[in-house]
Amino acid sequence: MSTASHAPTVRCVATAEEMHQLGRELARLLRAGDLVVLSGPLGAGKTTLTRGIGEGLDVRGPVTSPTFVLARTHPSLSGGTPLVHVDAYRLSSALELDDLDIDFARSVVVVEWGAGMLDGVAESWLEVAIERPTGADQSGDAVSGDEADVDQVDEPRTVTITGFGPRWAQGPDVVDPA
Ligand SMILES: Nc1ncnc2c1ncn2[C@@H]1O[C@H](COP(=O)(O)OP(=O)(O)OP(=O)(O)O)[C@@H](O)[C@H]1O
Ligand SMILES: [Mg+2]
Repeated sequence: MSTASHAPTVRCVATAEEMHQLGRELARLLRAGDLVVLSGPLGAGKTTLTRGIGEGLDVRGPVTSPTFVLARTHPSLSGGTPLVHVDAYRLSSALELDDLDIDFARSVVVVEWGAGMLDGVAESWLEVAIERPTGADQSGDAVSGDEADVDQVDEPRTVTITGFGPRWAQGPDVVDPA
């Protein structure tokens, strides 16, 4: 299997709304057969991004965390491609992902927590890694008591999008909206 990666696209996303918008942009690159793998810690913004993808694909919502469902199919509202939203948090192997009987060829499949679980499942995929920068907190004294009260949940995320396999040979270029 070819797992060649191409130059990643890196984005800084400061708000949940921008994450949502990035999902909408990403959707414009996606078509049936595409697989998107989201990685990032709890609360990173994976579902927020997926919600944007769902909106961009014009599928029936709401796109919510599928934690208790493993995989949820959102049909298109306009005769287009359905979105299959998978939460692989409780899956431990590609074999279990295979067990979900997902129609990969006819859907756009977005997998939260799917990193490292795709061997043999797909030839190409887009990996979206969401990180919450933590460096600022380490400066200790530089953060005053007041600043420390700022809600860390809203801190910017770094989003790195990398294409793997022949489908993304040109790279995952996400164009800024005009
Ligand atoms: N820049 C940002 N990007 C994404 N979400 C953000 C951002 N800033 C704040 N949030 C908020 O973070 C919270 C967690 O988002 P979300 O549920 O999308 O994360 P998640 O990665 O899917 O979490 P889980 O690991 O539980 O599946 C939401 O309330 C969201 O609004
Ligand atoms: Mg989630």
